[in-house]
Amino acid sequence: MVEITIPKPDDWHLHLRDGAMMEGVLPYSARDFARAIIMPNLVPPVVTADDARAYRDRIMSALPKGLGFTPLMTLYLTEGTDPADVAQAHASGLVTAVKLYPAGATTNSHSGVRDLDKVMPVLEKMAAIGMPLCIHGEVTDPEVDIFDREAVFIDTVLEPLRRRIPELRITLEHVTTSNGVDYVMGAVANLAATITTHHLMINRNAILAGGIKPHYYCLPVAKRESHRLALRKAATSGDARFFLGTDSAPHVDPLKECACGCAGIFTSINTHSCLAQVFEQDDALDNLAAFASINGPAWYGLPVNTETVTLVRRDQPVTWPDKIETGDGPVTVFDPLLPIHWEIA
Ligand SMILES: NC(=O)N[C@@H](CC(=O)O)C(=O)O
Ligand SMILES: [Zn+2]
Ligand SMILES: [Zn+2]
Repeated sequence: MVEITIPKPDDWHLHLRDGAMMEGVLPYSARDFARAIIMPNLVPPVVTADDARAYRDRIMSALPKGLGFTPLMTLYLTEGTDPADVAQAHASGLVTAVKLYPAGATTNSHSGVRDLDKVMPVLEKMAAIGMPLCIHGEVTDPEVDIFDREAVFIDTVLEPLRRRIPELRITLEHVTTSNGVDYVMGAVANLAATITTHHLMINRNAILAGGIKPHYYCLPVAKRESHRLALRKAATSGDARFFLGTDSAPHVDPLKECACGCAGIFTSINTHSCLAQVFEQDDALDNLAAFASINGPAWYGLPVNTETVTLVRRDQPVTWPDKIETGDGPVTVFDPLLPIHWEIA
């Protein structure tokens, strides 16, 4: 096959940031995706409906003319979040989901949740109205090895939470382990997972072998090869519980290339090329639409996009810039470490 046409994909987990950085990265998402779930971990975070409305307005004002793109807003769950504010924001269509960051788990998560008991009223309200909870699924206990934090979260936090509120619809974000894949596959209902572009393509060697490579560092950190293969299998299977969330998370190069570099990989610019390569390698191009365009809307109760995108296989490897320039500084683009032959027609 030399080309494939699929409904225009959506990105079910995206960091657009704010200000000059947002202006720099938004055009790439708006070009290649119809909609995206916009992560709320700004500084300060997007906590209330008013915050979400103001952030959505800033995104819409920064959107290049002629590009149709719908930001699907989320609220950052804190121990002070008001269940009524959340419910109202959802009912009005302003907000699609709520995001749970365990405090300290990842970039800009210090305002996150320390004690789940404190947010039970919000979660119960969400379960009652069918509003999804997106979760960064890692424990923050310093005693737990960083490569085990997702698996331990599933056993000690997610499973108890799902037993406590079985009606709550949960998106386990950026799943990185076979434990996560198995757990989602074992769930009868109300659980789905996003998978990033980069976790399908790299394992932890990309970060640590042959010198430390900060542009491959993200959270959850990439795991060993067997986990990557489990993610590939889940993503390319067509299983409706798995869909694309790029977790494209731009940081300017000086904040990545330093003694304590930020976590996050910028992939919104080359995700479609990378994904087509992955699905071709796994002989699963027929399931690319399910993963990138169909399973996500089904989970979020939205229509599949009517616009389509055609991906073409070129004989020669395709290229893109190593870095993009933003008003805040340069941002390095994800290098998948193998030749990519696919591009948007
Ligand atoms: N994925 C990352 O490594 N970083 C994200 C936060 C997140 O999604 O955990 C960021 O905001 O930079
Ligand atoms: Zn996260
Ligand atoms: Zn993220």
